[in-house]
Amino acid sequence: MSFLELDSVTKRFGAVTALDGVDLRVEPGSRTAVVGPSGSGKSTLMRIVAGFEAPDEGRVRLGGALLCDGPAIVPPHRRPIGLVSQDGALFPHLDVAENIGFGLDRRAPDRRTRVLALLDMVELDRSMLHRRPHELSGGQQQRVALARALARRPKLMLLDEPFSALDTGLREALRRTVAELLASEGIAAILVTHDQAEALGFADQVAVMRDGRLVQTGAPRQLYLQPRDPATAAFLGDAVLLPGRLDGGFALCALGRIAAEGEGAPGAVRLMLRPEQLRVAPAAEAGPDAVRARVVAIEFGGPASEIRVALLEPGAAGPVPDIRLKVPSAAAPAIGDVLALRVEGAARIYPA
Ligand SMILES: Nc1ncnc2c1ncn2[C@@H]1O[C@H](COP(=O)(O)OP(=O)(O)OP(=O)(O)O)[C@@H](O)[C@H]1O
Repeated sequence: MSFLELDSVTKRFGAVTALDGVDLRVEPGSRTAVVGPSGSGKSTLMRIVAGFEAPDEGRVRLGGALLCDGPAIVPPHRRPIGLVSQDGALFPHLDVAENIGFGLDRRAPDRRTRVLALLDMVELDRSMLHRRPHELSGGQQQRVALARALARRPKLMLLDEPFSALDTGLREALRRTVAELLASEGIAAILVTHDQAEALGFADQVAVMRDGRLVQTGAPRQLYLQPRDPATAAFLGDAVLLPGRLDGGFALCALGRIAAEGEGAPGAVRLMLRPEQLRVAPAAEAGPDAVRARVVAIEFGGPASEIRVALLEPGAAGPVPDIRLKVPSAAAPAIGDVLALRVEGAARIYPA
């Protein structure tokens, strides 16, 4: 039995099926990231786990206790679940100490000690204790929201895009703090995010949603390298998709003969490579059989730049769109340069 179990959870809003038979397992103390296009059902899933919404069908169990059985549900305040949303949703008229202590018993003798401990846990300075939310930065507000959610010692933390309003550096710092805090307290978490890199970096399990269904669930590395279909591949990161032919464990395509992994009958297939599997070298240094491509565009991106190349000999499998790949900016080629391309590792294979 897993810590959190969703079985065949379905939720309809009129003609829209927001969740369609979702099964999900979350292990104790683990971190799950839920990703998917807008409208795929992520928020509905979180609202059902939190108890703000009742499913039409299906069951949710936490630590073996039934939270929902179809429309019959345990109310949110009776669930050992904390929630941090995108805007923190702090009480504007309460100061930091009162916001954090909101869920604690007013008469508890150790209330102040607990508030101070929570403030330390989220790495906020004690001088902030009597500030109101509008006197805090966005990052500080999210730390208070996190401390407030931790106050009631939840067993599961729901993080609904809690970092999305913050700028990149702050976002990464807070994400790391949250991950360490949850691990040290042994609290399981589910994070909803639109940032694929954040999902892959934060979680030990990533769940990809599309049209109300969970299309694939697994370890970040597994999902990134072995996505179940091209749409999932493209959703989780940059992907190079090419037509090809499968022949005895190898795929023949415009980039040559490449080791193949995945399902596909011999014959026409589609191949997926991650751009970092493509290595470039000046064409003059490559052998006569090298696959050559001309640089048609460059986008500077700090340490790495993205280049777009057009193959000079597209091959027999059909036309090939321009390929985008990243190179260190210090060694970036110029537009018009001809490069030799080499593939590292195996291509993922899908039916054509
Ligand atoms: N209260 C509601 N009433 C009617 N339809 C709803 C309601 N809540 C959600 N929906 C619909 O259910 C579907 C799933 O919505 P949901 O908010 O769960 O998606 P999401 O993946 O969280 O999207 P986003 O990434 O844009 O936040 C959408 O088609 C949405 O319009």
